[in-house]
Amino acid sequence: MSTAVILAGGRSTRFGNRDKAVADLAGTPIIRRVAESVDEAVDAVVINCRADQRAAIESAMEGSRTPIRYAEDERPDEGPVAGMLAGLRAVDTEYAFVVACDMPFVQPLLIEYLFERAVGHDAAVPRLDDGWFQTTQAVYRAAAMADACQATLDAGERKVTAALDRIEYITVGEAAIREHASLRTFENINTREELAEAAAAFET
Ligand SMILES: Nc1nc2c(ncn2[C@@H]2O[C@H](COP(=O)(O)OP(=O)(O)OP(=O)(O)O)[C@@H](O)[C@H]2O)c(=O)[nH]1
Repeated sequence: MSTAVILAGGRSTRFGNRDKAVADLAGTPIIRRVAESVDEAVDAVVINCRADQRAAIESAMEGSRTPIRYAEDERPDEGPVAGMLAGLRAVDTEYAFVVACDMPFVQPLLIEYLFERAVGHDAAVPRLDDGWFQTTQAVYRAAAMADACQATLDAGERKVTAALDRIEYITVGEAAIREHASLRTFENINTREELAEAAAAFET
């Protein structure tokens, strides 16, 4: 049994005055696209958001075949580590796939592969040839990573990589990733221009 946690508690500042999680991407809210993709690879989906986002996200998910649980931030605006903490504490499976709400190209085959690779470790984290850790598209042992996120916040740190330093994880390299997904899986939408480009990809 496995869970996906979708992080949606950010302020979308580069996106303008609207929450990108519920923005329309070729006829479907972005977060709904993410939920419906991850749903193919997991048994349960948890959405982390602020209390004030909840109604709009619930409305974006209305009628979806994916049953959703919500994990609201205890305190808003504490960063992605706090979002992971709230989301992972709501997980009742050993492992969880964590993904940002703005990654609509996320690919289920990669998720399944990351779950396989994580067995026996606290996490399996993609790391591309550019050296970048893809922490918002990775599988974590939920309790271990939640504890690490708490310790990170307690230490006054905000980077997800600071939480990684507190667990035992493996990295999954670009060649292995390419066997299961195109690198587009990691593309995220920060601006209206990026939304328009992504919409063109979904419409073709
Ligand atoms: N719970 C929570 N999640 C956050 C917070 N900040 C960012 N996130 C999430 O972390 C992920 C990566 O963040 P960004 O891509 O920078 O998104 P963002 O912060 O909404 O966008 P910008 O304001 O434009 O940077 C997204 O899924 C966000 O929803 C936060 O303060 N709390």
